[in-house]
Amino acid sequence: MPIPVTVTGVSGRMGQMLVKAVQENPETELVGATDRPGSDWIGRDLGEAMGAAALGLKVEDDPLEAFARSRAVLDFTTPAASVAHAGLAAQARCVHVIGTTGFEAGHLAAFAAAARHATIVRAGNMSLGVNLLASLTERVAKALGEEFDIEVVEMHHKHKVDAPSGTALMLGEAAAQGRGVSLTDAMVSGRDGITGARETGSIGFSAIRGGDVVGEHDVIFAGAGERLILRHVATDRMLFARGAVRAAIWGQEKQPGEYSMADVLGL
Ligand SMILES: NC(=O)C1=CN([C@@H]2O[C@H](COP(=O)(O)OP(=O)(O)OC[C@H]3O[C@@H](n4cnc5c(N)ncnc54)[C@H](OP(=O)(O)O)[C@@H]3O)[C@@H](O)[C@H]2O)C=CC1
Ligand SMILES: O=C(O)C1=N[C@H](C(=O)O)C[C@H](O)C1
Repeated sequence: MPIPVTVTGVSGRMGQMLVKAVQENPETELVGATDRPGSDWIGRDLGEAMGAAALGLKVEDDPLEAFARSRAVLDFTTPAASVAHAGLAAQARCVHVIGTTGFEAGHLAAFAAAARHATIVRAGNMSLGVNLLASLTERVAKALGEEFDIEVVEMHHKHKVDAPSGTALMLGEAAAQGRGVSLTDAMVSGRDGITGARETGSIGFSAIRGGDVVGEHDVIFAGAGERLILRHVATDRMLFARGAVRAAIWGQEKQPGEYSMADVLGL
């Protein structure tokens, strides 16, 4: 029997990819599609709203109703919506796969509370390549030490609302881990004006926005006389959507707790 899945935020860039990824996977079945209350997609047939053939599935604005008939929820929406969904997914005993980024400490505390009763898989990037890049970053940061300055540079499409990207933060965390420091202490982002010289040991972040770039990340290790650059380039959002479906299937047999994509991929 395929796993019944709800996709939240179906009108979004990722929402529409997630719908396709659930439909193409024989182990999953789309049983729920939600969007923001007030969205003009509410009440419409999902297939028609996406500009394709009717699917016989209406877009809803009551997530609990959709979650109640599901065993997994794929959620790439907004921080506030994902926090609200976490409580409801726990209530409905669904595996909650969260791809949303831009969280603050309060949001993360809400996920930790929900994960006492529910299985949550959360990652700022659901691709195999980026998760491998994070583990390489940790290794290189450990090997090179503080005489190499670490800078994370990312570029995304012009509609992205948060910076640094969730992926950049993952990579920064990996670098900090490799160095045995806390990212909160080492992080420097958004340099402007008379900033003073670069502080040894800091981990810098730069965000570029423009056009339709899906997602590009460089981790630069800049030393004296040499630079090592680790790069990931995403060219298709289906990459993230397929990763999320994989996480939903993987999570079915797991105890309540908060897991990452590295857990899913066994990295
Ligand atoms: N982890 C990963 O691998 C990836 C993560 N992301 C992240 O996913 C998130 C979404 O990205 P993207 O698809 O580009 O953004 P979009 O703005 O295109 O999509 C977000 C969708 O969520 C909807 N939404 C807002 N509030 C609610 C609500 N309360 N209930 C249901 N739906 C709601 C929005 O509706 P409306 O527009 O009407 O407000 C919109 O359709 C971002 O945080 C992004 O960084 C993106 C790609 C990969
Ligand atoms: O908003 C996006 O588009 C993306 N967001 C994620 C992030 O913040 O890192 C993942 C991917 O890079 C695309």
